[in-house]
Amino acid sequence: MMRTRPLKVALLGCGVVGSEVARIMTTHADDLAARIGAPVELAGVAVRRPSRVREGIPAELVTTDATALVKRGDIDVVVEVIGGIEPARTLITTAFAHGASVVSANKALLAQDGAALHAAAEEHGKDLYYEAAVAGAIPLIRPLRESLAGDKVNRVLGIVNGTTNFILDKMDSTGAGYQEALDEATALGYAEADPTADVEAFDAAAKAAILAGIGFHTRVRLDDVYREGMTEVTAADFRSAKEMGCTIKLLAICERSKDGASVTARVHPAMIPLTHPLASVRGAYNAVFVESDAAGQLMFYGPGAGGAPTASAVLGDLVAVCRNRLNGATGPGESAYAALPVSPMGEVVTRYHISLDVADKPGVLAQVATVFAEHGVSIDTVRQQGKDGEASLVVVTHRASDASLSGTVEALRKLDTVRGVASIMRVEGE
Ligand SMILES: NC(=O)C1=CN([C@@H]2O[C@H](COP(=O)(O)OP(=O)(O)OC[C@H]3O[C@@H](n4cnc5c(N)ncnc54)[C@H](O)[C@@H]3O)[C@@H](O)[C@H]2O)C=CC1
Ligand SMILES: N[C@@H](CC=O)C(=O)O
Ligand code: NA
Repeated sequence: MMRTRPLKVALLGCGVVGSEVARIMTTHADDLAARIGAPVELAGVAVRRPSRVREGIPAELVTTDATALVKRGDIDVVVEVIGGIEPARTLITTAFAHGASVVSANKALLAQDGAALHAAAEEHGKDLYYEAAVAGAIPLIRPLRESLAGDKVNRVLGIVNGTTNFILDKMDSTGAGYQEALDEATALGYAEADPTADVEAFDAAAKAAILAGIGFHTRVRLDDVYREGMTEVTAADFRSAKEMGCTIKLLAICERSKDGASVTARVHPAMIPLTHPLASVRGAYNAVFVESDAAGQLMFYGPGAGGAPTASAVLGDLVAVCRNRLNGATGPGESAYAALPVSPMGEVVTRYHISLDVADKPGVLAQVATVFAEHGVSIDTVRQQGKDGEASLVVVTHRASDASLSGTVEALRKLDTVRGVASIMRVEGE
């Protein structure tokens, strides 16, 4: 039976995502009410620039005082789509203290302070949902937290940042320049307010922390995630990748160790074979593989960024939280009981593609090969191209630890015959 008293929603932030949340709440109001069992009312919208015209949002709902809005006491659900650490963090904890549950898309905040936010939600008996925080529209948090709660997740690997996938795709398929592609991604509403978060992979690292935390029932914070951005990926890297039958993607990889006693989480550009399903993920789409004991390999694919896709995930959470509210219940909170240690990057084992500028003279190849052997890094293939006394040497290794590879590169740099290390890229997905 439909309850007549509406559930009241406070929207914090009305930018790319917030404006789409408001639009869907208005246009789908009847369906949402039917699915929840009570009408949902937009009770207030906190913004920074009140003079901006916001189609479909009555002016009397707009306020610049987000704190007063979350303190009202009659708000059932606060939807936080402001982004950043503060004031979002204080607004969320204030909302819990004043009786509201929270839906957020804020991966930066969750990766930094997720534990404290979950604790605050639990203390006040409220929900904290954040499906939109990882991989936009793709249902991933809920499947990991609920559908796979009976299985053992061993690996989560995928593309979790739409902006950088858009840029890399453009660079690869059209030869577009980095800045041109980034400007387009920003105009399309994919990039973070400060796109450094995207291109330097802070955003992907935050998402990796959240996925590892939920997947491995272990607290993983942003600082635990090894991070390399994609600003140094060049057209030459794409050419090298093509020669190997690969392309380049920014990947997030979270793994349980073989003995199950620890986990690792990392984000970095990597070469992947063109035959791998991740190679054909285009534009701002994301795709994530989850590997678990019983289920085997699952793939989640869809739009990873943009106003409407992200709002879809926010609305899904809003419906779930409203249903919980009507039932006097809460959904699952944080599960960090396994408390596994997060191992350093040095322990990660993978393959590497290394491009060296060397002197083109007899014995160089043998010298280089000796350095690899001395560090226990086995070479799979070597390709040499010489020109005017200089040469480029491309080495692809078998699987080796990151620590061994770093030691190898350090020693290579000290060789007189090695003029420079042009690029080092991990090779994944084989
Ligand atoms: N745009 C996207 O594709 C996705 C965004 N997200 C996350 O959603 C959140 C929002 O992102 P966007 O909508 O893209 O950003 P945005 O920058 O377009 O919107 C944020 C809005 O919040 C407003 N704001 C800032 N401080 C405020 C305050 N103190 N009170 C009221 N309003 C304030 C800003 O003026 C802006 O309009 C972020 O956490 C972002 O990481 C998550 C998934 C995808
Ligand atoms: N800036 C992010 C937005 C979604 O999380 C991205 O590009 O993926
Ligand atoms: Na999602």
